[in-house]
This record gives sequence, structure tokens and C-alpha cells, in this order.
Amino acid sequence: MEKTFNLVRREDGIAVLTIDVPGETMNTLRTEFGPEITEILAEIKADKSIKGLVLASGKKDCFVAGADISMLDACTSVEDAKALSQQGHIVFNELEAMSIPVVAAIDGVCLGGGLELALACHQRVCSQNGKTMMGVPEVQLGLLPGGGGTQRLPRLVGITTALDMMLTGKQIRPKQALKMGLVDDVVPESILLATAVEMALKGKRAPKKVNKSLVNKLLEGTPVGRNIIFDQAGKQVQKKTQGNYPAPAKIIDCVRQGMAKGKAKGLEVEASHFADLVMSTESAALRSIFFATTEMKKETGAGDVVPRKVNKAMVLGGGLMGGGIASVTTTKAKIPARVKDISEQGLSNALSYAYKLLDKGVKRRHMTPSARDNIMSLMTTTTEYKGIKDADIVVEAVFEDLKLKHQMVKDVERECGENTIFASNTSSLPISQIAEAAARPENVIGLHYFSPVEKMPLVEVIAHKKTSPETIATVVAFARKQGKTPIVVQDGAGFYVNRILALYMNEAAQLLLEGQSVEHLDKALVKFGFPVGPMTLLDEVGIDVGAKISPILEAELGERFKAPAAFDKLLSDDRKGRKNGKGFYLYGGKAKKKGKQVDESVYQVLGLKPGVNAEVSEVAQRCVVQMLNEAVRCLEEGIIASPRDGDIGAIFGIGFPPFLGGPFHYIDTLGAGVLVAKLEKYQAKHGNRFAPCDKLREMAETNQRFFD
Ligand SMILES: C[C@H](O)CC(=O)SCCNC(=O)CCNC(=O)[C@H](O)C(C)(C)COP(=O)(O)OP(=O)(O)OC[C@H]1O[C@@H](n2cnc3c(N)ncnc32)[C@H](O)[C@@H]1OP(=O)(O)O
Repeated sequence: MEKTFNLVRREDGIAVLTIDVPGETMNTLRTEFGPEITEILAEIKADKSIKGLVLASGKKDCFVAGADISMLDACTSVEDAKALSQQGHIVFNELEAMSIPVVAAIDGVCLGGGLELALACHQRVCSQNGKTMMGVPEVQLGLLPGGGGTQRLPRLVGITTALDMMLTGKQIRPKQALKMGLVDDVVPESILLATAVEMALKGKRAPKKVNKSLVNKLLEGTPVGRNIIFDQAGKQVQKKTQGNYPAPAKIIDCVRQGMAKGKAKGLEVEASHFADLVMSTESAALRSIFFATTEMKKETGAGDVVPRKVNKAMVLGGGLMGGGIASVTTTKAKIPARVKDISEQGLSNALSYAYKLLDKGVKRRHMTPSARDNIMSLMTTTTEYKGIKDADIVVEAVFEDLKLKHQMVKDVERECGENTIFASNTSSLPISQIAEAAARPENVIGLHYFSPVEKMPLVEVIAHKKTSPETIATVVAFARKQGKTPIVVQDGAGFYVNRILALYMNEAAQLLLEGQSVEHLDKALVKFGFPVGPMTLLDEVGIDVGAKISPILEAELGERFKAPAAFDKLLSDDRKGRKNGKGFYLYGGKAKKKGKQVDESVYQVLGLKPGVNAEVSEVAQRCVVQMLNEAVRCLEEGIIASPRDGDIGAIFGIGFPPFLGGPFHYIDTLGAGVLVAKLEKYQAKHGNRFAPCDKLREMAETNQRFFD
């Protein structure tokens, strides 16, 4: 049987212990390794010829990616989970207590339990490999670093920095890791092992003193100062999480107790909090997102079909969306993109959009100016169909005008090759209608990005009936190269994301008209777990945009999509939202100084007197049940292929609260029967727009769930 740990004794007295989990692409830590590694450490201790130990990985681009998340998922009790953490503590304590110097040689990802393993070593050196990243991302799984990280990290890099790393889960690049004292040296990959051996030969050294700011030095140096840090962090966390995520407060508690009562007590608290979190519904939901996205990375969107290679892309339209699409094509996918717009102004907007994003990286020293310029050279512009004959894919991001899109389909078929894919970034027009103008409809597909393109992780890939499987697979692979998570959805008004969002927004509008205030509505949905409330979102997206989409959805899908008529008054008052500085909130000069403020004149325009302010949970439920019901309808109609895709689409496209695992996981938590009862209660009071869909009724009657 292949072994996970391989010990090699070198002639210079240094032993190299290599971790290489057989049959896996990444090293992860599992409980069954405990006895094996304890035995090896005992063997090393007994061998007096060994003067130092280097810990390295046998995997390319991966030191250790953390504890095995499937193993955590398999825990059935708090006791199980606590034992996992405690076992890790025993092994890492043993490593730390070795009398010989132990050096971690880090190449590639070093995350979670992997970094905790490295922290238990006496010194750390990492490679300059672009894939080398260090961090404790447990918080993103609803967990905390349960392998001693909450105790060793603050002692190494300082409390403020450690809290920042643990509460955000951010990944640290080599240069920054050196600066903050997380590693002792950064070297080229080719001399990583030799450097680690040299460090071990020099013997144990105290970690370098971290350069802390004067304020941090003062605060971290005394119990009173430390309490100020913890209290502040607690307040910030509460504001950010709205109390929906239990992990951050527990992370702060581990550090607080560990710093006040010593490392041993800190580890005890860590194991106990870790165990509670492993068994929490929030972590289970967040882990389900990890499993779903990992699974989706392997899917082509069209079975066994092999995607065609995309060597060159063209983007039609240099606006906000077009500029963003061209930017992720060149920056992330490293594929040349030619942008066409009718005006020079549009083209210069697209170029400056991409340049500004890259230049941010240069200013933060993540990128050299020459790397920025090299990427910019991949982006070219034109006002005519020139230099595009060899484009493999054309992404159209022009106005929502069917005639214009038909013209573009014809232009592309005339100017480009037979296999060139025409992908439309429409957010509302059915793809089958766009494809009506095509001589080769098999090449036509929807590729719906969300704004801002560089930040929003989701894209909807929309196949109409004649789209070829090869086109689907090629577009899915292309979107993934751009750093996106694609879900393949079927053609239909609003596709999936905008369709479920529209009903939610309409309900918020109804509540406003019933007398709920703008800020109360936003507060209710933010408390529920959305990143922003519906009124803020409408201002951001554009009230005019919402008004354009609603009639299309109503015509295609029925009366439940009818937007409240009173909203026409907003458009007559030229209220479009942030883009024209006139919406539900105030924008511009004064508003900037005073912070976010409702534009009270909006109530007059709508003829309202706000101030009803119902229970926040009731307000949120009314909006959210609409979204849930419609999500199930989309599954029923085959718009989405699975509840998994529906969950990922809602979380990554709308910001549906991740701790609930997406609409379908949330329905399972509520129970279909409970949801149907809620919908029926609202239906009796507010009308048929709340009528539960057939699938939901059937699931309630037969007590079914979406997931096992
Ligand atoms: C006690 C401790 O404090 C608790 C912990 O350590 S909890 C775990 C903390 N670690 C993490 O959260 C990291 C999770 N992993 C990742 O974010 C990403 O996989 C990564 C950034 C490491 C690599 O991403 P990428 O290159 O796109 O590869 P990706 O497809 O995701 O993963 C490759 C394989 O490694 C597996 N993998 C990666 N990390 C894993 C983990 N921590 N547990 C289980 N499997 C893991 C994936 O499931 C996938 O398996 P497969 O090939 O059989 O499908």
C-alpha cells in the first residue's frame, strides 16, 4: 500500500518528511494519519543522528489544503468533532515540542489545518510560486481554525493581524507573509528544500519580531488594550454578520481566552467551539456550497462533449458590461479580446475600465507594471468589424433591443468563421428569439453576467432548443477560465436569477406601498442575511431597468410578475437610482458627508406616509417566500437542472444568505409543509401571487426533501 508519509534521512543529519496523500490531487489532513505521524515522530526522537526535520509536500502546487472537509461533514456528534480537534492538538503539540529544529517548506496552497501544521513547526520558508498562498479560510465554512490556529497565529503575527486573517479567511501571498512574520523566508521553488535544510542545520531560532504599528503595540501589550481589540472586533463582526454566523464570535472568544489564560486553556476552548461549529446548521450549509462548487468545476454543461479551444474573443459594446467582460477575458482567462463599439468614447471607456482594475493590483504591489501592460496588450479595440475573422466567440453586450441583436447575429455570421459562437449577455430577451435571425442557430447561446462583472462570481449559460452541446461546453469552459461559476439554465423570460429576484423585489415594493419605510425594508432583508436590502438594490440596478424587465416577465410568465402600478410615478419623476443620483436614497455632495440617507421626497411622489414598520422577520419572510416558491417553479419547469444549481445561482447571483445554503437547502430546513402553510396564509390575505406551486404542494403532501 502506498504511504502518505515518507521519511528520508539525509547525510547532513536532516530528515525530510514528505506528505503525499495517495490518489488525491491535494493533500488534506485526516484523523487516520494521527497514529502514523506519532509513530514517525517517535522514530525521529529515538534516532540521535537526526539533527533537524524538514516537512515538505510531494504534491505539485499544494502543501496541505487543510483538514479533509468530507471528514468534518461525516461527524455525527459534538463529541466526534471535538475528538478530531483534540487529536490534531496532540500531534501538533508533539511536533512543536520536538527538541530538534522543525522547518516547514511550503510550496503551493497552505490552508486551514495545513497552515496550522506549518505554525506548529519552529520555522517556515515558502516558495515564490504563484500558487503559494497561506490562510485560514475555516470561517468561510462556518468553522474556526481547530488545529491550534487560534492560539499560534496571534502569538506569531500579532492579535490584530491574526484576527483579520481568521475573521476574513483571506489568503496571503508569499511577499506579504514574509512582511507580517508568517514565514521566515521566501525563495524560488528550485531552492526551497535546500533553504529549509539550511535553516534546520542552523538550529532553532526565535521567530523574527513582527513590525507592529505603535497603536497595535500599545493595544496588544496590555490586558486592557487587548480587551479593546476584542470588543471592537466583536462589534464589527456583529454588524457584518447580523448575528447570522456563529463562527466569528467564537474565533474572537478563543483568542481572548487563550491570551488571558494561556495556550493550554485556549486550545481547550478552541476544541469545544470548533466542535459546536462543525455540528451547526450554518457550517453544514456553507460546506454544501464547497462540495457543490467543487463538483461543478468538473462539469462541461453538456455531458461528455469536449469544449473547443477559445484562442480569441470579441466583445460587442464597450459599456459597463462589455468593458467588464473584456477585462475578465484578458485578465483572468488570458485570452485576447477585441472590443467593438460604435464610438471611440465607448472603446476608451472599456480600455480604462480594464486598466483601472489592473492598476489597483500594481498599486497594491500584487502586480508589476510590466505584467499590467502585458495583459492590457491582449485587449484591442475597433469601431468596425476588422481583425475578428478568427474570433472563436463573440460576446454581445449592447442595448436590450431585439432588432439590434438580430443585426449583430447577422454581422457576426457574415464577418466571422462558421464555428464562431454568438453569446448574448441579454438579461431578459429569450435566446430563441435572438437566434431567429441566425443561419447557424446552433452557435447562438446566452451568457448572462452580473454587474460588476469582475466581482460577481456567477454567469448563467442559456441554451435555447437548437444550441449545440459543443457550443454549451465551449461557453461553460470559457466562463470558468474567466473565473466564473457557470450554471446552465434553459431559455425562458428572466432565465433563473432575475426571475426569482423579480418576485422578491415586487413584494418589497408592495410592502413599501403598504407603509413600510425604505430603511426598514432594507434593514429587514439585511438582517435576514442579504448583502444589501431590496430598495438599495433597486437603486443600484436602476429603477428604470427593473421597470423594463417586469412587463416582459408578466407577459411571458403571468400576472404574479405584475409590478405595482404606483412605481410608474417614480419614472415620471425621473428616478432611476444611483446612476442619475435620484432614487430611494440621496446621492451626491451632502449625502456623502452625512452617510446613507433616504430621500424622503420619494414618499410624496408615491403618495405615501411611511411608519408602519412591521416585525423585521415578517417583512423578510414575505419577500423571501416569493423567491423560494418561484425557485421551485423554475426547477419544476426545467429552467434549472437541479436544486444544487438553484442554490448556487441564488447565492452567487443575488447574494442569497450563504449560511442558509441557498433557496432549496433553506426549504429543506423549513420543511416544504411549513413553506406551503406560510404561502397559503399570505395567499388568503394578499392574493394569488402567493399560490404555492404544484411541486411544492406535492413535496409537502409526501414529506419530501430536495437533498438527503
Ligand atoms: C481543523 C482545521 O482548522 C479545519 C480545516 O482545515 S477546514 C479546511 C480548510 N481548507 C479549506 O477551506 C480549503 C478548501 N479548498 C479550496 O478552497 C480549494 O480546493 C483550493 C483553493 C485548495 C484549490 O482549488 P482548485 O485548484 O480549484 O481545486 P479544487 O477543484 O477545488 O480541489 C481539488 C481537489 O481537492 C479537494 N480538496 C481541496 N481542499 C480540500 C479539503 N480541505 N477537504 C477535502 N477536499 C479538498 C477537492 O475536493 C478536489 O477534489 P477532487 O479532485 O477529488 O474533486
